[in-house]
Amino acid sequence: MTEQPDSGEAVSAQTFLDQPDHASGATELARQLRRIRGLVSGADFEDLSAEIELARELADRIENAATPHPPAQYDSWGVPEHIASNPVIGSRNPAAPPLDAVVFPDGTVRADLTLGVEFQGPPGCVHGGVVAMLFDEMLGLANAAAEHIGMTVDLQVTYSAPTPLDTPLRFEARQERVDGRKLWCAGTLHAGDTLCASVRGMFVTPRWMLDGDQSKPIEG
Ligand SMILES: CCCCCCCC/C=C\CCCCCCCC(=O)SCCNC(=O)CCNC(=O)[C@H](O)C(C)(C)COP(=O)(O)OP(=O)(O)OC[C@H]1O[C@@H](n2cnc3c(N)ncnc32)[C@H](O)[C@@H]1OP(=O)(O)O
Repeated sequence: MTEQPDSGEAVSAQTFLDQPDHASGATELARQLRRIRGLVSGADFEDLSAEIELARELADRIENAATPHPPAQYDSWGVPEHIASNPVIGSRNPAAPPLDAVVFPDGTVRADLTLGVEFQGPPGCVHGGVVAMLFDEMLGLANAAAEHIGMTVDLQVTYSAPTPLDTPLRFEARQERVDGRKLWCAGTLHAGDTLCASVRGMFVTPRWMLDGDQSKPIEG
């Protein structure tokens, strides 16, 4: 349970898109690979030749053990296997931060996270493209929370202050307006009290999705 700021009273938040660890251990493997990701991109080493051998052997072993599956089809959008590979929230994607979101009863989606050096753009700061990517996902989640989902057609990010690395960040997003298949959302990114960036996005529900169950992702 999380308290929503600015509301003046405690409001309970639900975990959004809960992703239980995969029975195979793939989720834990992704966590360990994220540790390596940060270390390799943000540290100096004397000699890594032994570790390279180890990593090559690990990659070979995983390749031999893997049964690759093709990318998801549109009709499986939002199922756990699809979400697992997502580059922003995918619990089994080592490239994902990952972003864990909660949703409040008013439909606000929030994610608290800290981004390390592997997400660096300007010195000491988060890359602006990474901020845009996280915003896109947050707005998509806000649409899912509102049970009107769509694909991004327009995303406008305003960067107001540098977004610091290694600092707790808070993303918030909500769906603001719906007009037929057109959806509008907005979001903010804060580091403490500093507004680092804000976003406005427009989404369109594809025609083929109109008769589908748009609440499915919430159960995901
Ligand atoms: C799909 C649901 C997803 C949700 C799943 C939730 C699961 C939860 C799990 C995990 C969270 C996921 C979170 C995802 C977040 C990531 C999102 C992305 O990265 S999306 C990839 C990037 N975006 C594209 O690739 C779109 C490419 N565009 C298209 O494919 C088409 O444009 C499409 C299907 C979106 C719309 O095409 P048409 O043919 O159905 O519709 P037309 O008639 O062209 O437009 C409808 C109305 O929208 C306006 N419109 C379209 N584009 C516009 C634009 N750029 N600006 C302003 N208006 C636009 C048009 O003028 C029209 O308006 P008038 O009805 O005439 O009033």
